Amino acid sequence: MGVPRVYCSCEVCMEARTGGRNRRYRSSALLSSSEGELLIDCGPEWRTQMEHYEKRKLGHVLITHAHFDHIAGLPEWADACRWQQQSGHVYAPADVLATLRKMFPWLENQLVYHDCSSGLQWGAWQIQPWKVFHGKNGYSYAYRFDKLADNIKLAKDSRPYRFAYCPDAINLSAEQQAPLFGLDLLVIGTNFYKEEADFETRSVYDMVEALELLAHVQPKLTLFTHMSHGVDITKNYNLPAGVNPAQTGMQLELG
Ligand SMILES: Nc1ccn([C@@H]2O[C@H](COP(=O)(O)O)[C@@H](O)[C@H]2O)c(=O)n1
Repeated sequence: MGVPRVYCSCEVCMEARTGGRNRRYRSSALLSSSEGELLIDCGPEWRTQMEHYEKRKLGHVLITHAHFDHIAGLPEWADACRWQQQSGHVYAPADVLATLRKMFPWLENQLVYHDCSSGLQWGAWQIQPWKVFHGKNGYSYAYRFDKLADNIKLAKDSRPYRFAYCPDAINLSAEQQAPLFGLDLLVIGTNFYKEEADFETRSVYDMVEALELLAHVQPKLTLFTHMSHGVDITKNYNLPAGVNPAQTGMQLELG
């Protein structure tokens, strides 16, 4: 979630406006591999971030679900593709693509849609979507990324890298938790440290609930993303070792 929230003058939003440590964009990640770059979600800050990183081109975007904060950058990207006389490629399960068609009927002039319901191979990565409960907002998708074994012999007892990206979920069922086992890295959304609102009104884990999930699925490393003004990054939440809030622009070597 973006911080500061325009309507809000809470301490976290005011710190974001002045000090800036709590200034956050909508969640998104860029996966670089031998196949090229794959952006995961394309929210309203897409252009700001492209400018910030001095990137002029983008070819491929993977979408978790068709909510404003994950797709609002698509029309601007499509426009850039038009001026660069290239096609952009969008990967998402069929129902997400159908919603995009209704929301932005003109985008397929420039973007090619690929249904990845049954998975997608991206360079060394096998990518698999699965449906996750998104509380009052219905459902979203999360993605699991399994690095394919290459010719380099792995050290004894080691195995190829695995991570999952799950920005918008809450109260996952046992079946929905299954792909979260055995991960090297889990990127999971937590709007608040502790959200006091009624459960029926909520849509994303808070950190307290996510920590219970982590104790169960035990990823080696966890990054919290999708943090709204319910998280004050200047505070010490005493998170366990291997659990950290994500930061804008952070980079990780995956395997
Ligand atoms: N049907 C919906 C519901 C929400 N959004 C956007 O998702 C963001 C988070 O919403 P919450 O309801 O969880 O606070 C926010 O940007 C909403 O505008 C949406 O696009 N479609």
